[in-house]
Amino acid sequence: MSETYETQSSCGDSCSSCQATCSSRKQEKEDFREPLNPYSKVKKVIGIVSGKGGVGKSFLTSYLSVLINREGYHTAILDADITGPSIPKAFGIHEKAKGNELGIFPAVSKSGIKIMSVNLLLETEDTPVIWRGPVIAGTVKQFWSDVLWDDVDYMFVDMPPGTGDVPLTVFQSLPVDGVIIVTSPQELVSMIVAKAVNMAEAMNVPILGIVENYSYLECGNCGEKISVFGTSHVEETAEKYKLPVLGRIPITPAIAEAVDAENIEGLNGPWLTEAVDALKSLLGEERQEKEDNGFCRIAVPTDGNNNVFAHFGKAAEFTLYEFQENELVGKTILDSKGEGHGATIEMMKREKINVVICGGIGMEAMEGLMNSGILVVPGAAGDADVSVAAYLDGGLNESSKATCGCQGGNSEHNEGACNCK
Ligand SMILES: Nc1ncnc2c1ncn2[C@@H]1O[C@H](COP(=O)(O)OP(=O)(O)OP(=O)(O)O)[C@@H](O)[C@H]1O
Repeated sequence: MSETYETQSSCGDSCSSCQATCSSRKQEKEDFREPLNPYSKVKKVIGIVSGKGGVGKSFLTSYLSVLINREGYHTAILDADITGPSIPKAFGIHEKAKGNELGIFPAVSKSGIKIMSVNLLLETEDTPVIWRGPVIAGTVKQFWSDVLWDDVDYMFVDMPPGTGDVPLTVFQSLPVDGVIIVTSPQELVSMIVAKAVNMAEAMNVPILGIVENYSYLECGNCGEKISVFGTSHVEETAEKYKLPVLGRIPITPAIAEAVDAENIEGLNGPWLTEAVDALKSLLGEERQEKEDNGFCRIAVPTDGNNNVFAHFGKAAEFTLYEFQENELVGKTILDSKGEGHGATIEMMKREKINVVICGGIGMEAMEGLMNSGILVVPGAAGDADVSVAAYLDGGLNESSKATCGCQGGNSEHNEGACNCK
């Protein structure tokens, strides 16, 4: 793909066929973007950048992903900080990436965040990456093109630090929808933010705002805020570039502890609400549009052969049907691992399911789903496609009867609360 832009044009639109190099020629601006893997769909790509290293960019990338994932969006992290990959460890991921002839599978965190990092490809995590710029940039491009990301609402890219050749190539290779600049409260901040702003502007990428990390230290006894790195200049800097401040993160042991314990998904801090709102608004309109267009997601526990599996909480897979205005627009398999109804309900919430059509289901699971706003239609059996079609035709109703054939009172259906006949 290529885009044209004009420099002092005076000869109309005839440059595409003309070979002359006159000064009024419309120039071809090269597009260096890599194609996304054909089996992937990524809606928004958010770059987390810093004018210099050591400001907690990787932490911000990880934690923002956790917060957006908690909002129910499909979230992924592309760790483009190839020489300092610290994202997998914060999530407790130590496995090696696997793949097939279609591409490489990302690792999946406990809460469902998809992650690709060079650490998943190295023989050991302490192997140093001593590659030159072009190899590093090539690796990032492969993370975009060769990884089977599947369906992602927000992909966060932990950009290489600084404003040199490597971050520049990464910017050129990926369709970045917006960047968040992370900084710390030193005197230098204005100059460092200026570099990041200039780079984003040169790349024509919108800047969503600035987050200040290591903003202050809060005294555990009296609550006083101590400015460890001197007075913050973030407000003035933000004002200068007409950017919003999207959060100020204190120095707190809770962060270091969560990262060291490889449990960033367990961290709870109130520091980034503005950043989350700014990110949500990027997809807000699209999501609203979908709801207005009668978008509906139906999940059915299946047995691997497209038949309804009899026990909701024990199903190893669910078939997800996506409808728009009663038209089937997608059918995929969700891996639920049969880990019990608690984990399955969490998955249904994460996948934003509107209706569950199933065979047998316990009362507790039924209540859990209904309390999450998910309609439950038990009593289905046989071919899943037929059950879904019957439901849409009004032939399968919300019912208290189910036909899983179990006798009730087993471990899945607590104390006889089972709805099964
Ligand atoms: N606000 C904070 N309070 C306490 N610890 C923090 C804070 N921010 C980051 N840390 C910790 O500092 C360490 C380094 O953070 P991180 O890996 O994000 O940044 P970095 O490698 O120094 O910088 P960059 O990613 O910009 O190169 C991590 O262990 C992280 O948990």
